Amino acid sequence: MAAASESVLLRFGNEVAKQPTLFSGPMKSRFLGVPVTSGAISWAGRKRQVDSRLRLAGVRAVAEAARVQSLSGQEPNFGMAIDTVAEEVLRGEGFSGMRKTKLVCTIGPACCSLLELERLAAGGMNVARLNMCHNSRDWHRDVIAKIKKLNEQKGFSVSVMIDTEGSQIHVVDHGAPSSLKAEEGSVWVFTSQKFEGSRPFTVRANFEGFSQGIMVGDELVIDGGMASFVVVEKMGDDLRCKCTDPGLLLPRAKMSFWRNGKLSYHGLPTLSKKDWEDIDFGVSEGIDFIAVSFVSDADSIKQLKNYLSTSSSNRSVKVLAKVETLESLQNLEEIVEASDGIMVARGDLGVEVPIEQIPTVQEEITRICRQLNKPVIIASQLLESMIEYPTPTRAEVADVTEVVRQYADALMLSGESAIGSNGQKAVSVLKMVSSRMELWTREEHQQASALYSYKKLGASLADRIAEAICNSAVEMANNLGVDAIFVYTKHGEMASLLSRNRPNPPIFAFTNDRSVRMGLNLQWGVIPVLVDNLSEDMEANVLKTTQLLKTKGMVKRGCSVLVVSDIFSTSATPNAFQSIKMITIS
Ligand SMILES: Nc1ncnc2c1ncn2[C@@H]1O[C@H](COP(=O)(O)OP(=O)(O)OP(=O)(O)O)[C@@H](O)[C@H]1O
Ligand SMILES: CC(=O)C(=O)O
Repeated sequence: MAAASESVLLRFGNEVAKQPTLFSGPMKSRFLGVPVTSGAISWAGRKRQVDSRLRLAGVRAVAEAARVQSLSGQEPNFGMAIDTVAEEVLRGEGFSGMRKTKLVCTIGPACCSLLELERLAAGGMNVARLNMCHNSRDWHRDVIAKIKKLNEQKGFSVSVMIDTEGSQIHVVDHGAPSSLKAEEGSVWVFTSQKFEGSRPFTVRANFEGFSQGIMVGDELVIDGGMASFVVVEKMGDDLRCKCTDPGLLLPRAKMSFWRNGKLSYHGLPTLSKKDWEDIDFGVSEGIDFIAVSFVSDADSIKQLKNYLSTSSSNRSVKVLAKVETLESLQNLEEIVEASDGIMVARGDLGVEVPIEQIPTVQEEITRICRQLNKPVIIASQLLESMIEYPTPTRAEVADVTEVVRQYADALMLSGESAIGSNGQKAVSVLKMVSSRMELWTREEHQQASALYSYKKLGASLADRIAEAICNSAVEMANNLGVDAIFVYTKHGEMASLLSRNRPNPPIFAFTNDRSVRMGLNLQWGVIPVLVDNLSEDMEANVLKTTQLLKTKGMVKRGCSVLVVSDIFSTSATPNAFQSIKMITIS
């Protein structure tokens, strides 16, 4: 078959079967009936198109709302399911229009109706986060059902994440419906006792043993520095504290105790009884991710993964560790290794880590996650002002830009989508800002830095063959200026390894496993595509998928595609075939 002249087939076992390579001579053939010609399209050729797209972009929630309407009533896909938003972008703008950075939105009262959820999905939400701290299980069940309905009926591919409440000492009542000022020198009682109504200068904590081990002279810090107190007296389990640094007490404000500049640990388990019940609930509702709060070491993650893997229906749920404590920073590498991904929970992290250190800590976590090939979400206060205002501050835009420059996999909205009045606009801003930065890094220094970074990344993972193939594939894809990378993958591993190299072109990951598809939704630059069946015959897979994409108007003449596969042959030879192939669609 002529197409073989365009492939590098790599067989790992006793021998390496060398085929005529990609670079040997003119390429013009038919690939199992699909006309295939040679010739890569340069990146620069698409610049004008993308530029005009970005010029047209903006804060346009109204336009998104109109798009929701037009997406309604679309015919279901047969044979292949690709997210309806990705499909639209492909038809309209081609491969270069695909956004790489993923978007996570926290769902709350402001966006829990079917229409609001549909607008967020149409706007580009890849993962919906449900924080189990808030609201009832019935409320969460209803939201999950709505998201699943939208996926099924409107062709979206939005994954669902639950976020455990975890064990943390916080305020449950401070005697006011909203914030209350603590003046310097004022004396307050902190208690866990329940009482009717509210008492002046009395704050109720959520946890009975909150004062265990606390001594007179210890410092009580509210919300990482919003206000500070010194413990002046212990009265049974209650603490009498004097305000040393005036500030605001907010509902659910976090409380941390310090002695001689060191944090006192409360010793509560990472996963409480309620968390385990929420996990069982989430799994039974078919969620895709569990984000575990207040992880201190790898043990709780291992315990949860073990629990999920021993229960037959739960194998596919991915476990993310939230990095939000000093302890988690001390055990960072083992936590990243043990988990399926990380959330940098900057809100709570800022309670234990001085805020001026958060930017460097964030960059380091992002680097380690990429090194160890785990997706990383950057969360909290990305566009905080948009909870109230329709436009972001310049500083917020700079923060989001920096996250994208650091190549984090995903950006997360919290209150902006959950309780804010501008949730869709906030999604549009994230989309616009990330598209701009992605374009800039590609244009200005991607070639050099990608080459540099993949060499730095190299040889650090367990499957060094797959890692080497993906590193090389991305180098080829960037050097040849291909329009897309197609990867055929049963478990998502190769898609993830390709993503780790942050290639210029988007990665289309074809899989026949629904949970792999939903799990890849967090991975930078990966567009997961569910196909009916992946055969061991790679040429048949390529033919089937490219034909379907062509029929649906999603690929155009002249598109050059680098094809990578990790489909293992079970017959004839025990050796695995992993391949890189170049095709051009005509
Ligand atoms: N399901 C919900 N129901 C009601 N309010 C919610 C819900 N989810 C979020 N919120 C509101 O949105 C705000 C932001 O939510 P988010 O979960 O991101 O932050 P959080 O409450 O500080 O918790 P965490 O520290 O775990 O992130 C919350 O303070 C809460 O007021
Ligand atoms: C997201 C979260 O839990 C935090 O930032 O604390």
